[in-house]
Amino acid sequence: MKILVCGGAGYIGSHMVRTLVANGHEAVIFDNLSTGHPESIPGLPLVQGDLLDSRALLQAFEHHSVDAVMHFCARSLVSESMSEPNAYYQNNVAGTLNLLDAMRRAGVDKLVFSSTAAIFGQPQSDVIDETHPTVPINPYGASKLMVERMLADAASAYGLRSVTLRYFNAAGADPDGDIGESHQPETHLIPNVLRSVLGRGDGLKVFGTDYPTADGTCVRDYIHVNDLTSAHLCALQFMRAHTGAHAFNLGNGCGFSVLEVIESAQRVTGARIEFERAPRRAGDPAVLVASSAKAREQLGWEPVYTGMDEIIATAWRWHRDQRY
Ligand SMILES: NC(=O)c1ccc[n+]([C@@H]2O[C@H](COP(=O)([O-])OP(=O)(O)OC[C@H]3O[C@@H](n4cnc5c(N)ncnc54)[C@H](O)[C@@H]3O)[C@@H](O)[C@H]2O)c1
Ligand SMILES: O=c1ccn([C@@H]2O[C@H](COP(=O)(O)OP(=O)(O)O[C@H]3O[C@H](CO)[C@@H](O)[C@H](O)[C@H]3O)[C@@H](O)[C@H]2O)c(=O)[nH]1
Repeated sequence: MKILVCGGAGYIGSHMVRTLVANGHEAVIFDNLSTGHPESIPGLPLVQGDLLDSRALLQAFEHHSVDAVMHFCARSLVSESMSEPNAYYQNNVAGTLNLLDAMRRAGVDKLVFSSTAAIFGQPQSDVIDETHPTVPINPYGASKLMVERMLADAASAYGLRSVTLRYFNAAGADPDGDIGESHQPETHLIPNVLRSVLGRGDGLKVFGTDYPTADGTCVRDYIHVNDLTSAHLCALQFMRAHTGAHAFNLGNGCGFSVLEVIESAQRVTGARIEFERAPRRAGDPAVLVASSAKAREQLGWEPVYTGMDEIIATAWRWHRDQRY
């Protein structure tokens, strides 16, 4: 298949492009490079454009006859969304609306959408499955939930087929070590932990040590980026046989606290990692752990990277020799 990968120069999108090509598909990347890196998609077709620019989108569909779209574009920082909500609704909601319009005009009827655990808000159960109430506590999560609603409406009104994949915490890098996670500024835990080992950044901070968890720090479900991309391949297959809008939670089903992540990074790097205890970060729920039983059963998806050390080892390989 030929796939338009919106946000394909970003962290997860660039891994997706690699997986598509490795599996015999063709990828065209649409990206405004606001947080993406052209170095992560060398030699591949890149349309540099913005989802908010309807004309650029329409042209992309005119020039490239694609079978489906994968949509990774977003502003995606929880704390930034608390201080700049309008920017989040504009990019994530209005931008996606433009994309849906352009797809409709071009007659492309299959979409895989990147959603997030942040749509659920404060967890009301130990593990979060698809029946969990969706009550986001930050504008980032709210913007993604709005898109999920738009996709359900587009399915009934226009026959759009979609699979929404709600990632928990994406982590790790391709084992080859030549693409990986690189955000500026970097706010994510694992890159910050590894950067601190390399003496980069302003020193590692642990945000919140008074959460109602075993060691007082936030617990998250870290899922390897290549396990996310394999789920997208399953989603493409799924849409061949299923109409409608479908949503799946993607995680390992296992929570790790911030301190456990630091301990794992110490084992992998062999370094002693110093950190400062800092106040809680706005918008962070205490615990987010996924049940991915539905994805396993209905998509036939099986994550390969289940251990934290194994995931961090792939990220470490990238960070030691970071190329962009
Ligand atoms: N990283 C995570 O842990 C995580 C977890 C849950 C969900 N997600 C979602 O997965 C997706 C990818 O996340 P990521 O970590 O790879 O982010 P990223 O910032 O690395 O990638 C996003 C890409 O989209 C591009 N982009 C953003 N807005 C655009 C626009 N208006 N027009 C064109 N291009 C645009 C950026 O330049 C970038 O290349 C996002 O939708 C994010 O919300 C990420
Ligand atoms: O330098 C740091 C960075 C993070 N944290 C903590 O580590 C945990 C994980 O934070 P981070 O890596 O920033 O991820 P999240 O804020 O959990 O958000 C990620 O995971 C969400 C789903 O769970 C996605 O929606 C988001 O897009 C994605 O960024 C949180 O408790 C943070 O407070 C620190 O203590 N120090």
